[in-house]
Amino acid sequence: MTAPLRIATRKSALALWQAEHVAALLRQAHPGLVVELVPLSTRGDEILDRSLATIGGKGLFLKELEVAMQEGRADIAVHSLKDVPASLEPGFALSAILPRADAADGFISNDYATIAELPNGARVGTSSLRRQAQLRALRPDLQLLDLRGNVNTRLARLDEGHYEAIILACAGVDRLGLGGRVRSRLASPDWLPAPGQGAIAVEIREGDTRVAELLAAIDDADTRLATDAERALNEQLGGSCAVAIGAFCVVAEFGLTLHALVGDAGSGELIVAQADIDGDKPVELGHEVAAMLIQQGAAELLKPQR
Ligand SMILES: NCc1[nH]cc(CCC(=O)O)c1CC(=O)O
Repeated sequence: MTAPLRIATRKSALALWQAEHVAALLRQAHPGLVVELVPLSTRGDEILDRSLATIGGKGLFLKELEVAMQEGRADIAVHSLKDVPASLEPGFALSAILPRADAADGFISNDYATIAELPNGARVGTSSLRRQAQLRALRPDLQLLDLRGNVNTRLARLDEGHYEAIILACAGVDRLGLGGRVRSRLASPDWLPAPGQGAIAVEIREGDTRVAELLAAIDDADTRLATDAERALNEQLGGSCAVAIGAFCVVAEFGLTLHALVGDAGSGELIVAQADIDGDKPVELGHEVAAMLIQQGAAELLKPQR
């Protein structure tokens, strides 16, 4: 009889779903293992009045979960990979990356089926600079308005009539059983998600070999390759919530294809690049595509505004 494995998680419906999902996969992989959730509140959940882009502060959603692991109140933490900063705090490591759900952003509206259908000057809710830049590029006429909070809060704000449409990650909406609300899935490479979007990551204390061995059973090699490429690109470009970076990597028989963009939320300017690489060299690919973007002038758009 081994000690129970305790999972630190945020308390939003999506975070709890993801932590339960990891718990179920671990119980299935290791019959007899006792897995428990430790739900915690994070700063990222408490600050709802300002956009994350203006607060800055990497790892806003991670800190309290890491403290719980440090103090021995939890053994692992479950995150949406796209909320995990490029470099973790010392003493922590990403152990498992789970198979990816739909990585795309979704267009959600009660009245319109596509971005193209929106009337002139329509109000679209999203605080993501990446989403704003891509919307501006397609439709300079739209009014882009702030929208924060968890998935259910954002859908409720749409339903209250504050916007004609909102953009959310399909993965989150799908996991909550609300996939029917997505009117169009914004497919790559025409529209790019955030690096790591749609993947769930499990963080551990560095060097915790008992826990790392348990997690090896639920790691997905292809998702890890794709997200390693996206995260290497993001890190090379100094990515954060304060700049608009999109990336999506396709894993195929021959190797990897990475699509990426750097945008400007104000003007809708987009700089795009893509490249392929043989075999499993995701970090090299991420660095190559980052260099192509810089070559085309991306550095100018990557200076944080204000
Ligand atoms: N920014 C918050 C966040 N972090 C992860 C997801 C969705 C789940 C995922 O991408 O894996 C969301 C909501 C959203 O962007 O719509």
